[in-house]
Amino acid sequence: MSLDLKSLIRTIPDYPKKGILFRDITTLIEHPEGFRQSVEAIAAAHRGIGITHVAGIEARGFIFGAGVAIAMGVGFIPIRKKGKLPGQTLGQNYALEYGVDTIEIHADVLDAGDRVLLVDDLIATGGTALAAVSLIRRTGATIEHAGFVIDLVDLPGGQRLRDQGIALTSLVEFEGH
Ligand SMILES: O=P(O)(O)OC[C@H]1O[C@H](OP(=O)(O)OP(=O)(O)O)[C@H](O)[C@@H]1O
Ligand SMILES: Nc1ncnc2[nH]cnc12
Repeated sequence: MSLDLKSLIRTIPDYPKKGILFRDITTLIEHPEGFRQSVEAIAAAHRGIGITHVAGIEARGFIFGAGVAIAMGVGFIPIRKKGKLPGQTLGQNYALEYGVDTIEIHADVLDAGDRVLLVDDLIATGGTALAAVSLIRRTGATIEHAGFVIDLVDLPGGQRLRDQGIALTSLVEFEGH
């Protein structure tokens, strides 16, 4: 039976800053069937379209992205915060809903001909996902699809991704920031 995934996500007001409604997925992943259904729903939406790799964004994107990669039978590529990957990297700065950061990908991990699905827990301003799309494209691979558990629909991330030619799948929508 299909669960109400939204009801498994906890909202914590004023974290990490006053005015932010933090959508906490720890309560979703603690629920075995909620976690399984989240991963399977993202995988199911992307079967049969030639995806060769799933890329997940540190840290919460690793939780869902690794599961989606296993469910789809493809490899997993970590996109990590600056300074964590041991090989030669490509890097991209980006603005968060609450801060600034840099993400990196291994420079030699993908080739032209690879078709990547980007997975993260949540899209808000889209800064993180757009930086990840830019990194993936700089490797020479193709990215046309992204899957999120949560879309904060009052923020512009979803539209910014679509403007980049990315088809977006999200499982739960929240209004408000
Ligand atoms: O659409 P945006 O405005 O860019 O925000 C979404 C990003 O913010 C959160 O990650 P965060 O950087 O807080 O890191 P974490 O996963 O390590 O907690 C979330 O997991 C997304 O990656
Ligand atoms: N409101 C929010 N809740 C949880 N994670 C986030 N990442 C960016 N905005 C967020």
